[in-house]
Parts: sequence; C-alpha cells; structure tokens
Amino acid sequence: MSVDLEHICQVKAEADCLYNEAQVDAAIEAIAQKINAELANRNPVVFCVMNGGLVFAGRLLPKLDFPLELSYLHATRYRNETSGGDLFWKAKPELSFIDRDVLIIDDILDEGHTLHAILEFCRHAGAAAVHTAVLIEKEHQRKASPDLKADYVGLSCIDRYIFGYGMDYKGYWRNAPGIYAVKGL
Ligand SMILES: O=P(O)(O)OC[C@H]1O[C@H](OP(=O)(O)OP(=O)(O)O)[C@H](O)[C@@H]1O
Ligand code: HPA
Repeated sequence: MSVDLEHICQVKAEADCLYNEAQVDAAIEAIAQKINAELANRNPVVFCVMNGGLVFAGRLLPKLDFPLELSYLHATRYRNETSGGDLFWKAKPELSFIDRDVLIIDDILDEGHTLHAILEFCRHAGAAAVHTAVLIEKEHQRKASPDLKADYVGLSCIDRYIFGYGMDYKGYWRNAPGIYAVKGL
C-alpha cells in the first residue's frame, strides 16, 4: 500500500496536542509508583502488547524496581486503520505464566475488545492473576463490556482518534513525543 507522506505530515502539523511529553512522563511515573507498591512481591511476567504498548513499556519498565520477567504479545484489530475490526493474534504469549501473576502493558483502552481478549486468553491459559496497565483510556459509551477497566490508567481523553507515544495514525507517528488528536477525527 502506498502512503501519502504529505498527508501523514499534514496530520501531525494540524493535530491538537492533548498531552505533552512532560505530562505523559508524569503519568507514567505515577503508574510506576502504584505498580511498585502493589506488585513488588509478585514476581510477575510482564507482557508488552505490540506494537502500541512498546513506547509506554519502554518508559515504564526502568521505573519498576523489583524482579520481573518481560515478554511480548501482538494482538491487533485496527491494522493501521482508524476504526477497529476483528482481533487478529500476530503473536501469542510464549513465556509460560501458569500460576504466575501477569502484567499486561498496552497503550490505549479504547473499545476494550483487545484488552478483553487478552485477559480471557491469560485467564484460560492458567495465570494466577492478570493485572493491566494502559497509558490512556478513551472516554465513550462503546466499551466491549461496561465493567471493563484497566488496573492502572495513566491518562484519559475525549473520543477522538489519537496518536503518539506508541499509538499510530495509519502506521505513522508512534514516535510522536506527546499524545495528539487528529484534526476532524
Ligand atoms: O480497545 P480497543 O478498541 O480494542 O483498541 C486498543 C488496541 O488497539 C491498538 O492496537 P492495534 O489493533 O492498532 O494494533 P497495533 O498496536 O499493532 O497498532 C492499541 O495498541 C490497543 O492494543
Ligand atoms: O485512538 C487511537 N489511536 C491509535 N490507536 C488506537 N487503537 C485504538 N484506538 C486508537
């Protein structure tokens, strides 16, 4: 698929900055403090949800000061689009976590289908407990289930399509050093 880089650059130039780098990092620090207080003695297996969770996990992990194991999984339902479809597992968790505490790290809880499916997978696969951390939660009434919440949530945002800090717009701007809302979306 050919990408119109001019469009990609225009989207960044016209976007609204919802949170700058300092604000996002402060939110990550606050999450780290809570996780340090609550999971330090749990010897968890931490799964970064690729691709979106990469930047959040990269900033969060060095702030966690207890023993943990790190792995990744890749479940995707947006596939570089701005609305989600069926969940597709690109990589299921490889590290065994039977009877272990699991910590799932992802960038965004939007409709929540992704987190819901990952939670179900980990529970059925024998995790002792599953904890979830998301950098940002989007506020709307379209959640996969109304009671679906992450245990650790850094920020919240209005119902617009956002990018930056791991989140993409059509595969781009995961590297943006803040959280931005696309103009008109
Ligand atoms: O709450 P939901 O509506 O299910 O959406 C959240 C999920 O969508 C994004 O992943 P995406 O499918 O874009 O895959 P990617 O991380 O590889 O871009 C994001 O990283 C979350 O994992
Ligand atoms: O608003 C979003 N931005 C980027 N990725 C996403 N995945 C779900 N919602 C979003």
